Amino acid sequence: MTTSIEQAPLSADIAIIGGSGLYQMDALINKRHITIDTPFGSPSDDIVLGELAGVTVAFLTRHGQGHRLTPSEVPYRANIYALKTLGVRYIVSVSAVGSLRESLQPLDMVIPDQMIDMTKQRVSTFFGAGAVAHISMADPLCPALAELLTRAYDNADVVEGTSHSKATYVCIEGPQFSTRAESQWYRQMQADIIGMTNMPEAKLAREASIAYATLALVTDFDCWHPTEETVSADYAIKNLMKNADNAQKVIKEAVALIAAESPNSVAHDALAQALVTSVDMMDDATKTRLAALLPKH
Ligand SMILES: CSC[C@H]1O[C@H](OP(=O)(O)O)[C@H](O)[C@@H]1O
Ligand SMILES: Nc1ncnc2[nH]cnc12
Repeated sequence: MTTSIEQAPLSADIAIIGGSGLYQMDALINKRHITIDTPFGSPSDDIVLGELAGVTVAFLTRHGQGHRLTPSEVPYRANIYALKTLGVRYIVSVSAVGSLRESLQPLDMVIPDQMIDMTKQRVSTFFGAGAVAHISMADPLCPALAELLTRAYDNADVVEGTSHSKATYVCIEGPQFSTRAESQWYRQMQADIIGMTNMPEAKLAREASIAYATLALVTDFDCWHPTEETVSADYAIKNLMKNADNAQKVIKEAVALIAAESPNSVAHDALAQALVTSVDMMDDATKTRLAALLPKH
């Protein structure tokens, strides 16, 4: 790992991954930009370390400054690995989503508890090349962190919309939005919200033993709805801009709660239960590549 500044320690327990519309956290103070290289390439952008609610947090913009990376181009493995090297144990992902339900309205926030992965062309594991792990994804979003996000929403002074929990996020490849037939099919699959980025992000976070939960900002009704406007990037972004301030209020409350409670997560010892290959049997290149992830002996 190389960093652009030589200050120590460069570490944070909590990270925020900002999606569409959240390219910086206005309330972060004492900021330091760090450039991290990983065995899986460079992250989407520099990671910004700063203080929020008196706590050091790492902020990473998922699509890079200026929103230059499509959902398929986001370097998910490098992003998660870079956060792991900083010591991150909790990730709050912030994402724009379409609603697949009448009850989930634009400007509402949703804290999902389930996911369906419909992506087609993304590398979704750190493993391979002589190292095998089969991680449990039964509960892909950390239940403890998701519950905490719900309380954070209640503590925050959110002026528009309401919050919803226990929803299913379907992740499509994109960058195109869905067809009407697909949108109806996802509804039949019991998906509630639709996005393009949270897989394989959630899988990789679990492989890295990091608790991961999502604050999903509803921007549109996708294209299934008989009367509401069909989604377009322009329409989604207009609603996102209205919601970005509210999202930052919730994040600030969440950071304070995580720091106060350090919730136990199913994710924190996930790899210990999932690694099939003994570390002694891995070759040196594989051990070096996975160094930040493997259990310390
Ligand atoms: C601009 S709307 C479509 C775009 O927004 C979502 O990204 P993110 O999860 O990073 O907020 C969606 O997945 C698409 O990438
Ligand atoms: N309708 C939609 N489909 C996929 N990703 C989205 N992000 C925001 N709205 C979306």
